Amino acid sequence: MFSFFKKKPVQPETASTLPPAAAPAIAPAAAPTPDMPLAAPSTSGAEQDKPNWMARLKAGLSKTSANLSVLFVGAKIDDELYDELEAALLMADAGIDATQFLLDALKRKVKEDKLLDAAAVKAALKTLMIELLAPLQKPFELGRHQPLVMMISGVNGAGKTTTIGKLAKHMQSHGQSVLLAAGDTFRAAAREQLMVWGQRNNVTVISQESGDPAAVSYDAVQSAKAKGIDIVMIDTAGRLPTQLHLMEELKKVKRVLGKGLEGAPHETLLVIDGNTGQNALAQVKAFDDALQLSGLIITKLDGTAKGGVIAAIARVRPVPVYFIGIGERIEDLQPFNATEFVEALLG
Ligand SMILES: Nc1nc2c(ncn2[C@@H]2O[C@H](COP(=O)(O)OP(=O)(O)OP(=O)(O)O)[C@@H](O)[C@H]2O)c(=O)[nH]1
Repeated sequence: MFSFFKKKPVQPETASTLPPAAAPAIAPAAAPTPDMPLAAPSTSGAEQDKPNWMARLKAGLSKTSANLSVLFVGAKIDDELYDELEAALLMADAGIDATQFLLDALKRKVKEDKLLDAAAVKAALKTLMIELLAPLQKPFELGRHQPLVMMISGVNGAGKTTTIGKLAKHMQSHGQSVLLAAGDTFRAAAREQLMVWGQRNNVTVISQESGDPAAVSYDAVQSAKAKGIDIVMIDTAGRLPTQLHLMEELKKVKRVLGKGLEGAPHETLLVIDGNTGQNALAQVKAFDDALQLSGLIITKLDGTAKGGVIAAIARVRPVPVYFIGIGERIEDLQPFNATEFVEALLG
């Protein structure tokens, strides 16, 4: 049974479906303009989207799966097949470690279970991949804290702001009230994008024209506490892990959030662009070292040939993957499910 979020069962119902009211700390909202939507409106529910999602996931991953799925068609179980599998996994950006791990495990299984035909070997590979990716699967639980504070970081253009927009819509449809903090104090356009979107979608956005992203984040949490808001999402400016002063700034945001509310941020998330393959893995390592990530969101898995990077993440730095994105629409962001992912990859 598919569900977008998990709700904490014992939690009393605190969610408000009312749009949050304006507060003094809120910057004046810009007039809605048709440009730069964070996420297109959706009319369909998550449950209805499920069959669609599988088809789209499959289509999205088709470039990654192209070399993998054809391998087994009428193949003989010999060294040539293993060599081709190795090349296909490396080309999918699974990385040396995960590729070797899967190959060794597969060869062992073929021997132990005396597998003789290609279909059985493919099924064995599927099982091994699901086992490898399963530890990354973790439901996102709502209602654990009031407010639940999420800090969202990533390199420029990874899809942070768009993802925040999609998540906010999903959360609202689960009865959660949401407040956003425009922690990107560098780019006025980024701030405005969030403000416009917030106004259009009845989501309060805390913003400051310039200054300290930590201060904006702190204000956002205080405002959410005062108003009984369920979820605070802190958008941060894109940065490269090599920009050490900017990484220090992120650490400060995290520290200051903890001062504003004990235990915050409850989720320290990194958004990575699935198209960037092994580079995304390097980002996971660097941001995790700096911030101790609690989760990942992998965007742009549509049309990429590098979707195998998720196997590399599982082997090298297994930070949970809460959501994956395969397009611009709200329903194109869904919880990561290891079985679904492997099914879409290997068919
Ligand atoms: N195809 C595709 N595009 C996506 C996906 N997620 C986000 N995008 C697009 O990626 C682009 C960058 O997204 P943003 O949300 O602005 O990225 P950002 O990380 O906030 O960027 P900065 O503010 O510059 O750091 C936008 O054009 C999004 O529509 C996805 O899953 N698939």
